[in-house]
Amino acid sequence: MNQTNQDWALEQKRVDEVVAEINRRIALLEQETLDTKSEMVDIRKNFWDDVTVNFEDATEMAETYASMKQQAELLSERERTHRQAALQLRTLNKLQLSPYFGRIDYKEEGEQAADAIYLGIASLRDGSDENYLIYDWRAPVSSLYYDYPPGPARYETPMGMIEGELQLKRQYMIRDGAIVSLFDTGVTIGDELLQEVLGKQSDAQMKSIVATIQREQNRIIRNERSRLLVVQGAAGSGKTSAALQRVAYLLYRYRGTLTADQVVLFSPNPMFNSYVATVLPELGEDNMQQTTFQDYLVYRIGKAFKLEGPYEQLEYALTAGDDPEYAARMGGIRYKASMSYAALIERYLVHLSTQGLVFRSLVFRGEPMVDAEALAAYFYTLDHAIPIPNRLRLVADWLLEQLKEREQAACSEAWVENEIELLDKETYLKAFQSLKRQKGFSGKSFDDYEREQMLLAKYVVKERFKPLRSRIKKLGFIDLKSIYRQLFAEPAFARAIADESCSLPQNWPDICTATRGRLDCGDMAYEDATPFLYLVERIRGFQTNTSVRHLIIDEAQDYTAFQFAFLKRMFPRSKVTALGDLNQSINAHTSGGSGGFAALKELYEQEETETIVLTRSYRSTRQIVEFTSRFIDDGNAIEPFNRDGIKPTLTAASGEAELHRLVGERIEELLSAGHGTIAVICKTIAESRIAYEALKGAVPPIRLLEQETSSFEPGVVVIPSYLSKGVEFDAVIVYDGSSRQYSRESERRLFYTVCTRAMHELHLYKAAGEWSPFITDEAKQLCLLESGEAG
Ligand SMILES: Nc1ncnc2c1ncn2[C@@H]1O[C@H](COP(=O)(O)OP(=O)(O)OP(=O)(O)O)[C@@H](O)[C@H]1O
Repeated sequence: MNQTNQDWALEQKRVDEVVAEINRRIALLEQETLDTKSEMVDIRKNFWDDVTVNFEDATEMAETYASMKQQAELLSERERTHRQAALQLRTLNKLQLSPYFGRIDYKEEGEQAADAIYLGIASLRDGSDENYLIYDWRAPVSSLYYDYPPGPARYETPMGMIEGELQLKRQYMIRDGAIVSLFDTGVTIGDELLQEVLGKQSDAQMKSIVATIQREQNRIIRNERSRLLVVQGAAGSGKTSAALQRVAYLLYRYRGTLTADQVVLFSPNPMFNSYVATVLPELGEDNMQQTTFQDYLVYRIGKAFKLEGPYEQLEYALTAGDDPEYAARMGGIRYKASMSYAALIERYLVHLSTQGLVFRSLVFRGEPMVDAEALAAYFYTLDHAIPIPNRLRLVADWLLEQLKEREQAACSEAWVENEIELLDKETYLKAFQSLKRQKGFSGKSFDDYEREQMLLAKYVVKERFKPLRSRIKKLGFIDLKSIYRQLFAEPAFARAIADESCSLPQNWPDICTATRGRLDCGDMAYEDATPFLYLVERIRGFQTNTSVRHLIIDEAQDYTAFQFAFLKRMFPRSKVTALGDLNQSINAHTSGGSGGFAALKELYEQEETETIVLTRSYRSTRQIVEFTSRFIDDGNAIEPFNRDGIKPTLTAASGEAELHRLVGERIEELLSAGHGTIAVICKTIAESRIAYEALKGAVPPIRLLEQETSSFEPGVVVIPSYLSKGVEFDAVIVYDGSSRQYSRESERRLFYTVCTRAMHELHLYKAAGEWSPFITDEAKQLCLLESGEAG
């Protein structure tokens, strides 16, 4: 037996022993779970038998309450145990199939011999509970595995730095308890294993990359110091993967103080949310909160306006070039994304502090109780040094006092008597019973009748004033829509209040007209939504969320400077991890070349910020990365992971009919080659619908993915470019790669984003015209030209 075989046999023996221990634990836990379950059933069944129920007097009631509480606590304690056992069982069942994926032999300075440390998705101790059979990949010592080749190596623990020597670094692939492959490796974690993982067909769910985390990705995962961590990474460099591993790491590292609901992931769309939703559970962790920025906006202001979403805005930017208002709108989109606009709003707030807040009259039964002018007058009599939200609270208190007086007066008004007549029986009864509890009430005397009427009147008045009271408490007497609109009422107004930090754009008058037009129709453009909400919050008092500790912002290149500033203010105690790729900026506000992470970084001190750049691309084959990196300026910096595949193809059809035939045939070929996820990517939703209609008869199971699509499933799909952001497919078909669709500079990044979604195969088509100018002659050399000419 040679060395490797001998090692293999020894390693398999160890795997068998560990699996045996895991099985023993599983059996124990299963028994325990059964016992707890039957105890829970018993407690539920006998709940009332074990509770001494006696309501005779206060002491008895207190005892009854205490005994109920005790039973309930017992039950919830059992439920907790049961839940924890179920989680543990889930992890053990995973470990049983593949107990670990790596090993390091590490000799700590001052120790005689090296320790063998085995890494898996969770820790496991031996029967004596003294030795670790498996170390969790997130344990401090495990970082050695990701960070060092054999040789001197150090790692940080909460107690300080440990120095030593890494003597062996070994990788395993263990399936169903059997070692399938085993190799010793250097600094990068096994190209072999990565080849194997990356060469697989994708499915509808993102996978955890725990066994093959790369050194630079580990820096992202284990970063604890920065308040702001910015990750600029090439397409497919593992930004999202690293972010999710990072959450799992943080939940482990801060177990006991950090819970999954204190971490929020902002995703680009609901479909992406579903795509990444299984990674944490796969690692044995609860999922974090997942949302989209748009969902948040809808939640906050969706009731007041017809709110435009980012994709509708983008569709406009991509398709409405002929609209006479296009230039004004695009100028507005860019300006309203900027910190200059945030500065203008600050100036506006200064102005509002002394004049200009618009109020709404409070109306009761069709008549003004306090009119808007009186409200404004009262507000501005209050000390101007008091912040606006505090002054509004004072106005609310003042109004509530007035309401009280008005209520008292109303009790003897005629309409109240009429409404008493209309009260239902139950209300009468309630009033009667409440009076009966009062001294000297018999319900028979004339006086009693008066008291009853009075009580009912109070009841009626209170009910009728309820909505008004609640409106006052919610500060519903300020007219926020009009306040925002006022900023655009006259172009000269903003000029008058602006200072040098606000730099108004040249076409400000046009922006004003367009914004007013929309607002007057009850529409809120996407570019106005965050600024409007910011203004609202500043006026009413910021509703911050202090419980969230980590914000993960994926596809961060598509956020505006304004949105970042808003998020920072919203989540003041949260650390931020922002991941993005400037080459994939596709939102309308970045079309002028602005954007980037500079604005985000300006919000934080330099010493609390770290930036990590990822240049290695894992998703696509070398051939695809080499081709796509020609589209962008700094493409040379992207380093493909060396995985071979076929060259991208360029197919020029002679017209629409041939295009659809050829695309249909390609899909059939890809399906028979075993590709499970195939996307026909179009530029816009309109183009996607055309493609879908044309293909749905020819290609049997094909789906059209639209904005509302909330789950990502395998199969053949037609999808608009911007929705494909962040996800990946085994094969991508670009429906129209001609200059008709992708030629403006602003479309370069969109084209790049689309093409970089492909893992194994990329096929570009056109039915007419020239190829997109982004496919340079040099890039064409890297393709297979199909169906005759391709130029
Ligand atoms: N260390 C790794 N080991 C195994 N697979 C990896 C690793 N890093 C990345 N990948 C794989 O590469 C692909 C791309 O990763 P991911 O989607 O996280 O990249 P991204 O940088 O967010 O991409 P994009 O910006 O293009 O959306 C995924 O299939 C992921 O599983």
